[in-house]
This record gives sequence, C-alpha cells and structure tokens, in this order.
Amino acid sequence: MSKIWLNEQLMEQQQATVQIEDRGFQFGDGIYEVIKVYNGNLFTAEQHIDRFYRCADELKIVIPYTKDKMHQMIYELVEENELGTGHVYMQITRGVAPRTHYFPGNNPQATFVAYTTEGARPVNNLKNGVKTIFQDDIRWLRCDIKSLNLLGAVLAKQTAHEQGCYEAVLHRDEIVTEGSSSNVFGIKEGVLYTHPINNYILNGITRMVMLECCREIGLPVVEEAMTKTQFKSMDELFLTSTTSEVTPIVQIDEVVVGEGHPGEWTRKIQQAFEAKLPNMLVI
Ligand SMILES: Cc1ncc(COP(=O)(O)O)c(CN[C@@H]2CONC2=O)c1O
Repeated sequence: MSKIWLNEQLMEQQQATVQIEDRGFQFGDGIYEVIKVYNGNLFTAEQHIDRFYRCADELKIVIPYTKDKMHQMIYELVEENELGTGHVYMQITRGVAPRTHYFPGNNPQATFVAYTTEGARPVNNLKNGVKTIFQDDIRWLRCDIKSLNLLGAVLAKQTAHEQGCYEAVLHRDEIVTEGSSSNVFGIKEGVLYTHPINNYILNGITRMVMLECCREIGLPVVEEAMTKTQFKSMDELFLTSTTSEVTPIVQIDEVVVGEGHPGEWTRKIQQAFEAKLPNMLVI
C-alpha cells in the first residue's frame, strides 16, 4: 500500500483521518499542487513548490516547513512509494478550528497532505487531440491562486464530461481565459496567442515550460486574450497542464480545428517539450 504525508507523519492512506472542522473540508480554505513524476524523477518540482508558497502567502496560510524540507518530503514520498510515472498531489489548509468565516484567532497548525498516483502519459490524447466545449467562466477573480475552491471548474468540467469532451474552455463575456484545469493556446499564421498572466488565469508551470519551447523553435508569442470567435478561427489549438502536458485541441463546440488533427506547430512544441522530460523514451 502506498504511503501518504499527513502533516509530518508518513502513514498508510487508510490510517489518515481529517477533522470535520478542518477549514479545507468546510470552506475549501487551502491550496494545492500537482507535480508530475517521470521514471521516478520529479519534473519542475521547484517551480511548483515556489507557486505553492506564493499562493499560501496570498491566503495568509503559514506553511510550517521550509521549501527545502517540503522538497525533501515530496522526494521521500516518491521514493517510499516507488513511483515510476504519475504525479504527487499535495495540499495545505488553514487547519482545524471551530467554524467561523473569519480566520481562527488561535492560528491553528495548517493541515498538510500529500500522496502519489501512478499514471501513464496521456499518449492517445497527445497523438490524436481532444474535443472541448465553451463554458462561462463563473469562478472567483483570484484564479492566479491555486485554491481548493474548485466548484466553478468542477461544474464546467462536469458539463464537458457529460458531452464526451475532455475540457471546458472558459470565457468571461466572450473573452477566452483558460481551461477548467488547463491553460489554452491558439496559433494563427505562425503566431501563438494566449491569455496574459493576471488574476483571471493560473500561471501554469507547463505554460512556462511550453513558452520556453516556443522560443526554442522560433514561434512568436503574443500574450493577448482571444475572443471566442478568434479562438474558433485559429489554425491550431492546444491546452497545457501538469497532467495533460501539451494536448492538441481538435474540436471546440461544433467547430473542427484546422483539418481535424493536431497541427504542425503543435507537434513541434510537443517534441521540444518532450525533450525536456527526465530520461523519457520518446513516444
Ligand atoms: C485552472 C488551471 N489552469 C491552469 C492549469 C495548468 O497549470 P500547471 O501547468 O501548473 O499544471 C491548471 C492545472 N491544474 C492541475 C494540473 O493537473 N490537475 C490539476 O488540477 C489549472 O487547474
């Protein structure tokens, strides 16, 4: 059985208990990260841990470990569970206190949980692309914080799932922001477009790595939001996330993208991205 971290205790998952007045459980008062592991190697762990601490600061949640200790705990978990390829899920909440909306006065110890999940790379999606639908972006206005408050994303993703689609592409008043759990990108006449970094989207780690790939392959980037109409008229579309890597989008609502299969630039980005993965066999 694989182990999990509950605070500073490494234990069997079935031994772990969460208090009913944990503020993560009652308010979603916490943050999370998902870190990919390839062949036992953490990928971009530093960047994920940096974002974890930044988001905790934004919410005034005190993480009781240094970044180095956090990295060591995540590394130890991967080793203990002999994780090959998959991911680490980690979260921290404001801790346990009698239920009040305002922060508990006694500064309870934050509740930290981390566990691993085995999972192969999404090779079929990477190769063939995925279908997506538009959905209103009904989330709060601090989407730059990777909060446990995910209902807006959950409802959008559920609608996509019910329609046999992989992702919901969110928009506010016709301006495309991001996917329910991904960043989205369009390529038109050899230029890549994507929503700029601000409070309306999460600054994805995969987005950062992918933009480095664009620089390497000479693809110009314009960080400018697309309208829904522009998004539908792109030559190529794709999304990025820790678990999705660089996944082509071949359909948005009823519109088939390009010729209905992943585009040339997307393939070049995938190849450049894959070259960065720790000792991976190229698929
Ligand atoms: C709203 C949102 N935007 C963008 C991203 C992409 O960010 P990363 O490139 O840093 O992953 C995510 C990732 N969500 C994680 C990734 O996998 N599963 C999740 O819930 C996300 O939830």
